[in-house]
Amino acid sequence: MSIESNLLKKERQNVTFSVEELTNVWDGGKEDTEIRRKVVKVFGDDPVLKSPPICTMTREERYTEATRKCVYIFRNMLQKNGIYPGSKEFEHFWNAMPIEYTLLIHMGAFIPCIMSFGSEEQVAKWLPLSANLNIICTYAQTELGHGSFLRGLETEATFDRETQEFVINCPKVSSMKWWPGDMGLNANHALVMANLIVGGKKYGMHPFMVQIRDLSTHMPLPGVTVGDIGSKMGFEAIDNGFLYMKNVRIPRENLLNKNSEVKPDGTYVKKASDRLMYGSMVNLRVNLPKSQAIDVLAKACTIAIRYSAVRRQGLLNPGGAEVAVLDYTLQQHKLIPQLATVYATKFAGEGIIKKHQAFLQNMAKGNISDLAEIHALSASFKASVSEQCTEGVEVCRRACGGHGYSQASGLPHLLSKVTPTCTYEGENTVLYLQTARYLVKCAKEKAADLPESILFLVQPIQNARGNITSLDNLALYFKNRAALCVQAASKKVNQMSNKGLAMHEAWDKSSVQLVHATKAYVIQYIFDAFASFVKEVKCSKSVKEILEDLCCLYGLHYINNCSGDFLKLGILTAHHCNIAEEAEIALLEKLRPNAVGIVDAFDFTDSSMESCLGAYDGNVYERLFDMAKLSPLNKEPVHQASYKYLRPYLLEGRDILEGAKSKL
Ligand SMILES: CCCCCCCCCCCCCC(=O)SCCNC(=O)CCNC(=O)[C@H](O)C(C)(C)COP(=O)(O)OP(=O)(O)OC[C@H]1O[C@@H](n2cnc3c(N)ncnc32)[C@H](O)[C@@H]1OP(=O)(O)O
Ligand SMILES: Cc1cc2nc3c(=O)[nH]c(=O)nc-3n(C[C@H](O)[C@H](O)[C@H](O)COP(=O)(O)OP(=O)(O)OC[C@H]3O[C@@H](n4cnc5c(N)ncnc54)[C@H](O)[C@@H]3O)c2cc1C
Repeated sequence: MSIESNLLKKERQNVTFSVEELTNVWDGGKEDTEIRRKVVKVFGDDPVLKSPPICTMTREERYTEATRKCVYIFRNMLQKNGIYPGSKEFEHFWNAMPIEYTLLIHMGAFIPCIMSFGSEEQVAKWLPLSANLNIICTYAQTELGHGSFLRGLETEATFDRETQEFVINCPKVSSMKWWPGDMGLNANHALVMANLIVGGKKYGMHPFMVQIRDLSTHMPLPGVTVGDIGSKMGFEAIDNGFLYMKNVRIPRENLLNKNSEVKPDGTYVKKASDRLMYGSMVNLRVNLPKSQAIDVLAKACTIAIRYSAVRRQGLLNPGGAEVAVLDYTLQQHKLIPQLATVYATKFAGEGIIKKHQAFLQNMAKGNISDLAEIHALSASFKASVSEQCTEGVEVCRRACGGHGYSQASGLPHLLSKVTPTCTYEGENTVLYLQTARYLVKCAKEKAADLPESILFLVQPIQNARGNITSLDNLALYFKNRAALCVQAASKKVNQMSNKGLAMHEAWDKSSVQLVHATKAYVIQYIFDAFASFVKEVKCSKSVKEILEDLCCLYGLHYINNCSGDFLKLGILTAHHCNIAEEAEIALLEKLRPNAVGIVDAFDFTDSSMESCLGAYDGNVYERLFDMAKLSPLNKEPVHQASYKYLRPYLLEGRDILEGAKSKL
C-alpha cells in the first residue's frame, strides 16, 4: 500500500460518526441508498458502458462514445432494470450516468415539454416515439441574436389557411436557432419556439413540432440548414447546434395545442394563461441544480478533500514532519465551507422540488395561483446555486495546486460542466431580476395576501437573543438582511420614479441594489430550509452534530464574507463580526478530522469522477503517472512534429556540442 493510501486509511479511522448513516441521510433514507447503489451497480458492471478516459479522447470520439452509450442506456437498460420516470430508481438515475452523455435535451427537456404543451392526442403521438428514440427531438428556443429576451425571438410560424400548414422561417441570420443540445447531429425533430402569425396578426411565442431531417437518410430536409456549432469551453460530447429554416412547412396539428390552438378557419383560441408557456423553464430550473451543479460541487469537494489529506507539503512545526495540506487552517477555510454549500443547497432544493410538485398538482386542477411564487423562487434558486457551485468548484480546483489544472484531476471537466449552469435555462442576472420584480411587488402587499415563504418581508424586524451563532439567530440575521435589502431597493425604485424617471429607467438605475436584495432573499431561503431540515431530521447524535456544524458554518462563512452588509444595515456590530469570525475558524478545526468521512458519505464511485486525485484509495501519484502514459501524445517515443520541425536545429546542436567535445 502506498504512503498516500495509508494516509487516507488513517483519516478514515479518525472519523467520529457513521459514514453509512450520513450517506442514508444524504440519499433520503436507508432504502434510497440501497436503490441508488443498485442502479449505480447495474450501470457500473455493464461492460458496454466502459470507455477510455475522456481526457485521452478527441471531441469526435467523446461525442461518438457518449451517443453510443446513451442509446444503449435509453433503449436497453432502463426498461430492463425497472428504471421508469416516476420510480425511485429513476430519481437516482443521474448518479449512475456515464461521465459524459448526449440526448440530455431530448430526454430531460423535450419529453417534459411535450407533456406540458401537448394535447392528449399529441402526447399519445409523440411521447412513445421519443421515449423509444424513434425520433430525437431538441428544444430549440435560443437564437443567434436572442436568448434572454424571449419577446425578441425572430423565428416565425405563419399560418397558411389554404394548405392548413404553418410556414416556418428564420428571416435573418440572427434568427437562426443556436445552442440547442442534441440538435447539431442527432436530432431529426425540433420543438421550435416561434412567433405565431395568423392573418397578419402576431400572437407571440408558441411551440411547434418541426421535422428537420429525413427519417431514413437522416439528411436535412429541404429548407433546413443544420449542424454543430463547434467546440465549446466544455460539453464537448454534446452536439449543441444551429438550425436555419427557410419556408419549412408543417401541418397545422404540429402546433402543440394544450394551451392555445389555431382552428382550420384561422381562429386563434387561447385555452390557458400565457405564463404557462414558460412552464418548461420553471420545471428545469427546479430540477437541474441537483444533478448539474450540486452533485458537481460534491464531486469537486470529494476530489479536493481526499487529495488535500494525502498531499504533504511544508511544515507546521519547525523541525517536524511535512503535513497534509488539509491541516493548514487556510486550506480548511477554502474547502470545508464548500461542503457546507453542498449540503445547504441540496436540502433547500428538495423543498423547492416538493413545492413545485404541489404546484403541478394544483395546476392539473386548474389552479395556478402559486405560479408567481414558484417562478420567483426557482429563478433565484437556480441562479444562486449555479453561482455558488461554480465558484466552489473553482476554489476546489485551485486548492489542488498544479495538479488541479491537469485534466487527469477531473476538476477542469467538472468546472466546465458547472459553469454554463450560470447561463443556460436563464442567464443568472436576468433571473435575479425576475425574482426582484416579484419581491418589489410583495413588499407593497399586506401580510394576509402573501405566501408564507415571503411573509418576513413585511413583518417587523426581530432582534436576536443569546448565542449569536445559534442556528435560530443566524436564520434571523439572514431574514432581517433580506427584508431590509428588499425594502431599500424598492424604496430606491420608488424614489427615482417619484423624481420623474420612467419606471423602466428607475428600475435599471436600481438594478444593482435589486439583484443584491434578491441574492439576500435567496440565501435566507436556503439557510432557513437547511436549518429546518437539520432540526427535523431523525438520526444519531453524532450525525446530527455534523449537520448542525455544517449548517452553522454555511451561515457564518457567508456572513464573514459580506460582513459589511450586516454592519451597514445595523444587524451586527463589529463585536458580533469578530465573534462570527472566530466561531468559523473554531468550526473548521472541529470539522477537519471528519472531512474525509463527510465526502466519503457522498458515496461516489471512482468511475463517476474519473479523477487521479480523488479516487477512494488515495493513490494519487501512481494514478497520475499511469494516466500520463495514456496520453495520445506519448504513443510514439518520438513525436512526428518534434522530428519534422526541431530535428534540423537539434542536429546543429549535436554538431556544436560534439565539436566542442572533440576540441577538449
Ligand atoms: C431531472 C432533470 C434534469 C435535467 C437536466 C437537464 C440539463 C439541461 C442542460 C442544458 C439545458 C439548457 C436549456 C436551455 O437553456 S433552454 C433556453 C432557456 N432560456 C431561458 O431560460 C430564457 C430566459 N428568459 C426568460 O425566461 C424570459 O424571457 C424572461 C422571464 C426573462 C422575460 O420574459 P418577458 O420579457 O416575456 O417577460 P416579462 O419580464 O415581461 O414578464 C412577464 C410576466 O411573466 C412572468 N414570468 C416570466 N417568466 C416566467 C416563468 N418562467 N414562469 C412564470 N411566470 C413567468 C413575469 O414574472 C411577469 O409577470 P408579472 O410581473 O407581469 O406578473
Ligand atoms: C451549454 C449550453 C447549453 C444550452 N442549451 C440550450 C438548449 O438546449 N436550448 C436552447 O434554446 N438554448 C440553449 N442554450 C442557450 C441559453 O439558454 C442562453 O444562452 C441563455 O438563456 C442566455 O441567453 P443569451 O445567450 O442571449 O445571453 P444574453 O442575454 O445575451 O447575456 C449577455 C449579457 O447581457 C446581460 N443581460 C441580458 N439581459 C439583461 C437585462 N435585462 N438586464 C441586465 N443585464 C442583461 C446578461 O446578464 C449577460 O451578462 C444553451 C446555452 C449553453 C451555454
